Amino acid sequence: MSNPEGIPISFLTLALSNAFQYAFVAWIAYYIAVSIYRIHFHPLAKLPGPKLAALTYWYEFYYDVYPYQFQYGFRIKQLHEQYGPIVRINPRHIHIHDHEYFDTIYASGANHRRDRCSWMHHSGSRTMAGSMLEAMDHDLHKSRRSAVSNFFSKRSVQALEPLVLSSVERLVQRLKDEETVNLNNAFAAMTMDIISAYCFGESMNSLEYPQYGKDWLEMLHGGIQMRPLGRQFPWLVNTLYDIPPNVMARFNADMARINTWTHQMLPKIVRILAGEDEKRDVQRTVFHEIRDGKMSAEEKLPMRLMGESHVILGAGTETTARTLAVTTYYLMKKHDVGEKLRDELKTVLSQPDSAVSLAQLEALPYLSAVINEGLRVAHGVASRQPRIATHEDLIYKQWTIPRGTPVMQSSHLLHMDPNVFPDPLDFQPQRWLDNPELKRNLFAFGRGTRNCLGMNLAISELYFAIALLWRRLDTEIYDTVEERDVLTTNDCFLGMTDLKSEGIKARIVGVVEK
Ligand code: HEM
Repeated sequence: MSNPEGIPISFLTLALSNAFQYAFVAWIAYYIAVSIYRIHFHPLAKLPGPKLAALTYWYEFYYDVYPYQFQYGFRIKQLHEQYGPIVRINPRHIHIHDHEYFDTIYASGANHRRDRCSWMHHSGSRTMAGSMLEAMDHDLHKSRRSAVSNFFSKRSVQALEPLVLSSVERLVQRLKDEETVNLNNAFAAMTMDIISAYCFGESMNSLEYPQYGKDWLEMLHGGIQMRPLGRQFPWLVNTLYDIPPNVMARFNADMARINTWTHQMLPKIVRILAGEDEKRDVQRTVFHEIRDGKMSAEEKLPMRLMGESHVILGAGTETTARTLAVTTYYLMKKHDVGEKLRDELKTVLSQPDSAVSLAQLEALPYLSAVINEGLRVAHGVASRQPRIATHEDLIYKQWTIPRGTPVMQSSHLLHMDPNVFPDPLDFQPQRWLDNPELKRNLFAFGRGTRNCLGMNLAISELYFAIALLWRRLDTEIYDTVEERDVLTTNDCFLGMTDLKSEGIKARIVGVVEK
């Protein structure tokens, strides 16, 4: 038999099968060459670590994606126990576990340019690419961040006190009528309402939803759990982000919600950029700030700003909510800590509903210690945070790490290090008072030029919410298992509990009368 050109089919089949065989052999030869290079000749070849991790990214895949999920952070801890404070954790990445070396990796200043790592962030999705978090390049990040940093400065956040206070008040008011509450959902509603009102001039009003911020949390958790997969298959995850919500809804409800959210935001941003909202007496938002700033026209495109809004709303909701829920859990669990805090709060809140300012609360030593300890054990961002020193080699002990290498530490490892925080699983605010130097080792908000943009806002929310809730309500732990609902057992960039956990719950025992 032959095809229309007269070439016998058997000859074509043979030629094709030969081509596949050659391609397969070439592919194997390529991987053998790459493997030999990675193990023996790569600039990182002499650094300690398992050979398999140096050889292939599938090692990381094995712990983070399949058959395990979100476990590589914990495996890295074991690797440090085996290999020491510096480990090559994949063909390109160096992980260091040494609290003395933080300031070098995360250094700031003109001589210390630091890029982010595109592999870690699987950068490139159309909808996310515009954010400062996705700006891998040092200069690009700097320009994106400085366009909005005033908006999140200490002074701007001070002006925001009435907004934070009214949201906390609304939450406490609603809790007075509840028998039990899911604290993660309740605090997520509060943080989402604050950040959305601040950034868009319009609150999401989640504090009025029957299940508070449950939907937001499910959506954010769904999105964040894609990250390890996105590292291995960026094209897959980035394509998913860009699929229209009605199509996505057939496959994955959380991803569909993320995409819906994206599509709802865009028109709001377009209106602000076009100056259409000026006709109304609107509150100035982060987008007004960018619109009126000095950035290039390209940096002011609506799609870019939408990426920025994704990151700000996402980052501004879950981390603070989890920190608040975990801190409240330990206040309920450790009665001596809870009592001591309430006694101190009475010094500025003589009556449960007395007025108080952030400055007054920040001056309370025990409350500050409770908040530091909450930040330490909640692991808002748990994961490794790579930085690439582009213009200098980094020297760690006898090792030279060539410029261009992603180097990182993980807050989870540091915050659970018994040499730095003895008995690390125990919630002990007193440790911050006994040793004020400890503050240097609090890495919850990161360090350097790319540290948390929303730190001042988060701190304001933490102080007001803990103080008012604890001064006004009596609560007790309800239907919560510490190992399942509180402890960080999954590293999805955000620290996460058992994936089956519904969250931390409390029973509202009563209202504090005086
Ligand atoms: C307890 C609460 C919070 C914690 C523990 C936390 C933690 C962090 C950490 C560790 C980073 C650095 C990530 C990295 O190095 O790759 C970060 C970045 C960021 N955070 Fe937060 N955050 C919190 C609350 C907030 C809030 C309320 C906002 C609201 C605006 C926010 C917005 C951001 C943004 C926009 C970035 C990216 C900064 C940049 O790329 O320059 N965060 N956060």
